[in-house]
Amino acid sequence: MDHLAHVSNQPNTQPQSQISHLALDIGGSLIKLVYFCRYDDSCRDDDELRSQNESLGSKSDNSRPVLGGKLHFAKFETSKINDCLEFIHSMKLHLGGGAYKFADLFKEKLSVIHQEAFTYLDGQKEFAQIDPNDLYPYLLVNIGSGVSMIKVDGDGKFERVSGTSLGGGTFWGLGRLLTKCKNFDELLELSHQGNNRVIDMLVGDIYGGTDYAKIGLSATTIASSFGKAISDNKELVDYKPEDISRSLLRMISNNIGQISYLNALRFGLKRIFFAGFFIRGHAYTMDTISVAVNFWSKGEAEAMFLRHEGFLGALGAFMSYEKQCLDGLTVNKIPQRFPISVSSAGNKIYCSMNGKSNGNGNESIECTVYGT
Ligand SMILES: Nc1ncnc2c1ncn2[C@@H]1O[C@H](COP(=O)(O)OP(=O)(O)OP(=O)(O)O)[C@@H](O)[C@H]1O
Ligand SMILES: CC(C)(CO)[C@@H](O)C(=O)NCCC(=O)O
Repeated sequence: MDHLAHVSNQPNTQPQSQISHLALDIGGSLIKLVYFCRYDDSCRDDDELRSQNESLGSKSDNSRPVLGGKLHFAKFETSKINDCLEFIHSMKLHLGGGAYKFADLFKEKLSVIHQEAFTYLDGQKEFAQIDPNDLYPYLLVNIGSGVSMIKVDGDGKFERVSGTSLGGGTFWGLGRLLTKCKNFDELLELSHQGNNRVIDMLVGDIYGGTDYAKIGLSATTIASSFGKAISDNKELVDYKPEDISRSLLRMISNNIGQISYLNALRFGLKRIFFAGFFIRGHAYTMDTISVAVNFWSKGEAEAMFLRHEGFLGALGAFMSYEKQCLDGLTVNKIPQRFPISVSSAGNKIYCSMNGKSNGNGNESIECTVYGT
């Protein structure tokens, strides 16, 4: 998460696109893009939307304008920044209008996204219903190329308290060199089939296959990541790429889980949110981090993951547009013809889990906004 930028769409004389809001987060590995794309016919009164709102208990009013559209999430490798610029150009994201009109809405109303945070234990994803009054303080661990740990005490009240250079870039960089994988997802996929015990030195390897009960370590605990590679008379080619990938993923995830826990302990924080594109919703990564946090904290602290893990920086930039007009906008639910739903309760946006994703980390969320 490095360079955050808002691209505010100025009114212009060229043909207007329906893209009204765009934010970029240019990181060490990836560029993340969040943009809101209005439907062509979005500025209208829509009976279908209204009746659905009524069925949800929202007030309807025939005079209110409707802004319907999609919130899109896209990413590009930072080394391919030209592809990103080409995309922005081809989609006419740099044109368009309406940014000011709805700026406030995005800033104020997108602050709570329903079904965003979840725990992951024993292969089970469980969405958390977090009471906004009981959200702070927490530790946010952003696992990008490197790792930043941020203590968040309130809305806009935060401090970077720690970090480590052993992050997603380390996993991808070392993995690329050691396995010859050509892309990150391939490396992650490989780890599924791997066995880290081939390369990692376990407590049992040191203590004749038994637990080291005296100091509370089981035989299967990793004593030394990659430790077996020193004692074997083996070369790199003698190891399977999948085992290397598995050990590497375990090493990085464990280390981050442990440092995160130590920082949570340092400030008495019970909740740790993990974000950043390293996670990629990957079961083994989340499991390793959760187990590490649970193990070190003896069950006291909880690891939580975020559905839009890699887009936090871009979303933050998206929501920090300058305060403009239209203070009284409220957000309403989306028609059922759309695959994803966003509904209102109070004045926050709530999104369901059924995001339209291309499996590539890119996704879109449909939403509809009523002016008041
Ligand atoms: N398609 C991909 N290409 C490259 N890396 C990927 C990909 N998907 C996931 N990753 C992982 O995500 C990491 C980058 O995550 P993210 O985009 O959150 O951080 P960043 O903003 O680039 O980094 P930083 O904040 O440290 O500058 C990579 O180092 C890699 O581990
Ligand atoms: C340098 C940043 C903040 C860039 O987002 C990130 O990659 C990071 O937190 N790296 C770890 C630096 C450290 O604390 O050792």
